[in-house]
Amino acid sequence: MSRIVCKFGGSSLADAKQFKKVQAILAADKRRTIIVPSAPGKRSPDDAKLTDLLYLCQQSASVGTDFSEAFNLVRDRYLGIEADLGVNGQMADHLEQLKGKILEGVSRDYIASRGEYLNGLLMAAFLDAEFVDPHEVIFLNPNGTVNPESYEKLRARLQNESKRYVIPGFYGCDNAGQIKTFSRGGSDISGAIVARAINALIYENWTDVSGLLMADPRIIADAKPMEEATYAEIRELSYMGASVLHDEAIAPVREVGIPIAILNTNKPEHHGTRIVSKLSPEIEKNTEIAGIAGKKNFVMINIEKNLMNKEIGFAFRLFGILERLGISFEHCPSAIDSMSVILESSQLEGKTDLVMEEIKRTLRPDRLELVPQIALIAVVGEEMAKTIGIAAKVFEALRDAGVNVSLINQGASELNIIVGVAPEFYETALNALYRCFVKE
Ligand SMILES: Nc1ncnc2c1ncn2[C@@H]1O[C@H](COP(=O)(O)OP(=O)(O)O)[C@@H](O)[C@H]1O
Ligand SMILES: N[C@@H](CC(=O)OP(=O)(O)O)C(=O)O
Repeated sequence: MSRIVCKFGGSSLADAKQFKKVQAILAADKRRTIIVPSAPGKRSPDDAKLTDLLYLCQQSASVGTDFSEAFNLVRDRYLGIEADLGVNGQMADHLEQLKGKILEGVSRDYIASRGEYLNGLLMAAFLDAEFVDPHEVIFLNPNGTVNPESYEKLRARLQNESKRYVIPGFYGCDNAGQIKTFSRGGSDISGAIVARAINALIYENWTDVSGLLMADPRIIADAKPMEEATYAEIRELSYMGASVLHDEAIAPVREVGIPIAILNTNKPEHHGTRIVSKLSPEIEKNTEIAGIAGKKNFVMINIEKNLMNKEIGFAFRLFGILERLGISFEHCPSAIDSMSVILESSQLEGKTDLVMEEIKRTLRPDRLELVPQIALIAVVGEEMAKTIGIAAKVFEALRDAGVNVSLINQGASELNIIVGVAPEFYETALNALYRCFVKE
């Protein structure tokens, strides 16, 4: 029997009512035998995610402040779910141990991983499934990528096709045998790794929206759903801010052609979005693009120097500075005598002065400027490369909306056009772009 791997996000597991929806989803298709849960998420927009509370506990403890308020919220949530489900997951004991570990000062990754670990134990008890600890079967390289040995280990551990397994998301084991988490939203990656390991029929990613929408629904309330999209399109969109699926969750399944389905736990009958390598010709599309996504948290460093074009090795030295300081950048548009580097704000945390000083010292620019916040918006679609006039439409729409464009970038793949705008124009620009490509 071909098996289906189901990852359930925090929004799908926020309380016992949500666990029961999961149980019904699994019962509806017997091939759904491998479950990858996240930690409980928000029950309402102003609620807290368990992972955030755990980070808070760890951080407070590390500076010697009281973390009992946050810890009580963690405890209440797990004990509440356990009681409401009527299962015995021995949560009280596990929580006592967790408190001890926080006081002991164990690693940040270890504490954060307990969100998924405890939820996995509860889920396994509720579904009468076998619990598999990712610490024993998912190995992560120092740069956070998966060590391919994990696939063998997982295959062997999950080999019984008639069994139901629960394997928590978000973490694995590093080279030193310690718990290591992925970046935020990383349970999506765990699900993809497990799907790849067992050569799943499909990787189902269950969340709180009926598939990917053509734009962030928090900004475009009536954004249209995407019935089908390619791995490449979704990787671009998720990297640029469509937070439903982690961008690193694409590669493991893409390499072996396992389709991903984004589905809604609260509306399981909806077909959601199917992510594949090639779009099916029979699905009618009434727009040239797949979707639009963006983020506000970028900074831009502008460097100007007369005759920069004659200075061999200028870019090499600039990138050398970034490499030495362990900084990765997103884009690097250039002109004859100027060059800009766009980075995620977090990359510069605590390093801004150092980077600027190093650039001044090593490259001796005529002018050096730091733009502290810039928003990037990507218009994405495989069809764009074949269609004339996409760029014209983008810039006309932004002009008509009165948005000044500070940066333009288009990769050789022509899969996207990226524009940079001042953060105060972000929502207006996203709206204008969406409305110009998607008609009612
Ligand atoms: N293009 C998009 N399509 C759908 N949802 C999006 C998009 N961009 C951002 N989102 C947001 O992503 C949320 C789902 O992702 P996430 O909170 O990580 O879910 P989960 O808890 O299931 O992992 C949605 O509720 C929605 O607000
Ligand atoms: N709980 C982790 C991992 C995760 O993927 O969660 P979610 O599926 O709720 O996005 C986080 O909040 O980052």
